[in-house]
Amino acid sequence: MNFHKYVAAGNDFILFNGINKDYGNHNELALKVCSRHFGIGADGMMIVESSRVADVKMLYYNSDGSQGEMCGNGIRAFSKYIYDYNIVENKNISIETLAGIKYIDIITDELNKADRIKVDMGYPIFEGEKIPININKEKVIEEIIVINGKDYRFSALTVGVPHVVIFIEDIDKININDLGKKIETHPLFPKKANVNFVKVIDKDNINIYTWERGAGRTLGCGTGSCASVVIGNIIGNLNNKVNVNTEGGKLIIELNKDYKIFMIGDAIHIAKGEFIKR
Ligand SMILES: N[C@@H](CCC[C@H](N)C(=O)O)C(=O)O
Repeated sequence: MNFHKYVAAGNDFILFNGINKDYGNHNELALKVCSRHFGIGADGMMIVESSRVADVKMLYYNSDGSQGEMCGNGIRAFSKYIYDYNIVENKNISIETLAGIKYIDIITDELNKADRIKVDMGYPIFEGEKIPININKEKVIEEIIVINGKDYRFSALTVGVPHVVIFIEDIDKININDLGKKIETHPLFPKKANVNFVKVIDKDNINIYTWERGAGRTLGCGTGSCASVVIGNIIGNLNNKVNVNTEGGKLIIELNKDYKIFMIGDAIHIAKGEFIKR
């Protein structure tokens, strides 16, 4: 099984070309290839399939084998892969995901011979029942969740996948793994949630620490960066164009007036090879 491995803002992914090829049970395959000790090792796996409504279809799986509707860092890696390997031949690409069709521009920087990938992420969804969260409100902004007897102020939304955003002053004062896991699996979230701990540097710059649904602690999250900038802008912490420092790389997130989101970042090809299925 020939694979390619890409990294995008700290998230690493295994990619397979599933056009005219059957990869069997995708959930089991993701669990195997993403294993850090018994597989190739990655945060997620993606399969390229053909689409009737877009140039191609992206299927995304977390390292625990669960399927995610969308992945922000993943879609940049996916776009770079299908462009690098001529699966699509133009720089403007449409990709079908389980969270709708996304539109991508590959922007080549002639000077540095590098590509940046701009993704039209569409609109965030705020309604409680669509996130989903068991709070019946039009917007879930600055609510309180109690973990280990302590109150945390959080906001929730979906950017294709469900996200919780918590602004924090001092990252060293919280246990990201413990809090992340407890919030991800909290009964408030029937489909679980990704968790973003955000430190505001100033209105144009933030640092994000990530806990992902289905993957645990990772070095970054594209949809999480989008979610954090949207919430930061709504509550007045952030401007509408923000430099996001994840632990694994940098992204630019830009919002237009009605909160349509654009994400710009890179994706790097780091390996290719053959996975031996057992
Ligand atoms: N790392 C991703 C999000 C991947 C999906 C997520 N873990 C989920 O299942 O909700 C990103 O960059 O957006």
